Amino acid sequence: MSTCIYLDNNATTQVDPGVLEAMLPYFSEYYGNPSSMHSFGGKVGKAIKQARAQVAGLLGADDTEIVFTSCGSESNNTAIRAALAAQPDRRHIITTQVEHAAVLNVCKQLEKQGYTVTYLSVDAQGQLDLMELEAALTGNTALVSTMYANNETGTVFPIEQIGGLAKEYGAVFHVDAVQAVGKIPLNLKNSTIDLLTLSGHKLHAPKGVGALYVRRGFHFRPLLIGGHQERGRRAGTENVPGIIGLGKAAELELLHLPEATKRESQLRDLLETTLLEIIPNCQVNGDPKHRLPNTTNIGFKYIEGEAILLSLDQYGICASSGSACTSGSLEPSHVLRAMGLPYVILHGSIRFSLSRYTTEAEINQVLTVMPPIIERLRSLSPFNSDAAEWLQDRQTSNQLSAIS
Ligand SMILES: Cc1ncc(COP(=O)(O)O)c(C=O)c1O
Ligand code: FES
Repeated sequence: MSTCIYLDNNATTQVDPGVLEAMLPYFSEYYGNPSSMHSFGGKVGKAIKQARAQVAGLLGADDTEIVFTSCGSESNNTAIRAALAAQPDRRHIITTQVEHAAVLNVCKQLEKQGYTVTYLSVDAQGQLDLMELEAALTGNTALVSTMYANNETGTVFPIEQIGGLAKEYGAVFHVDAVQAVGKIPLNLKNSTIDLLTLSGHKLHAPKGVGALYVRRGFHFRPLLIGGHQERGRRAGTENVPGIIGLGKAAELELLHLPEATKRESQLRDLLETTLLEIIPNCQVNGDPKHRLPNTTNIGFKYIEGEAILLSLDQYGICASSGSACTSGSLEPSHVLRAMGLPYVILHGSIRFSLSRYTTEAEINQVLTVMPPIIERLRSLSPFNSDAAEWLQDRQTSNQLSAIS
């Protein structure tokens, strides 16, 4: 179906045809308002109820614990504000240096409003140090907010251990699971998680719909205030087709999860191990033991990630830069920087992220075109020696110390 080899599924995913089919009638014949008293609207309300059950099913949660939102970013904003409102006397937040902007930038704003924020560091594999977390926790900590899995490297955090520590100090535990839902089996029944974010477009539902899991009994305060939709937890007439699509996508993820995870990790490993074998001077960025099954982030020394992406694009292959230039800035990725990777790796890193639609033929095509691309770019690069690498590392550390 796709006209390109799409290996950028952590950025967004193709809408599953079954999801689209489920949504279509809610754009046309079933246009009623789910809050209306008449049965025409009631029918739509019932469909939303079913979608809520489908999303709850994927998370091992109760239907009443699911609040539909417009995206992962809204869920993150809502969760953080709700956690702070639940414990107004506490003024400290703990998060990590490698979060998505929808957590980091909220925290930065909260710092301006008088909160203290600890940004936990990560090691060279992008992994947290639980001792650092424990040392940061105090009776003043209102919230611990960490991602489940990193969008750039796929590194998976030890969520229940983090949550266990947060609970010891009475802090609310929020997890941005946008990259984990549908890729890792979840069961929130006996979890330490109070609030969990997910986003539709990362799991073969459309863009513009997300959800927030709110643990039963959590003293929740809404971000959007107005009508009584979502049982007063998120005002605004529902994005009905989006919600129906998210429900169907959740049902399909649950169905496909065991087999898709196995297939994707096999294809990912084929891609990764072969690239490492046939191309000199490259390395995997991330935690090889605790990683999403669909993601590999590889640093190719001495060249720019963007140059690789542009070359791949000419072959109709979509990947993305692990060097954050996606944002349009020329700053290297904050995630890879937090991992302390050297300049030559930081700048030459790219991410391949697979989905259940990825085929072996597509991976083989990538394996065919990558070696000549890398060879050509390296032959043009002024930094293709260890001496240049040493110089670059020195320059970067000077620049970084000048900034901090
Ligand atoms: C880890 C993580 N959190 C949050 C988001 C934001 O989700 P949305 O695009 O639905 O706002 C993303 C999307 O890139 C993500 O990868
Ligand atoms: S790869 Fe973006 S600045 Fe180097």
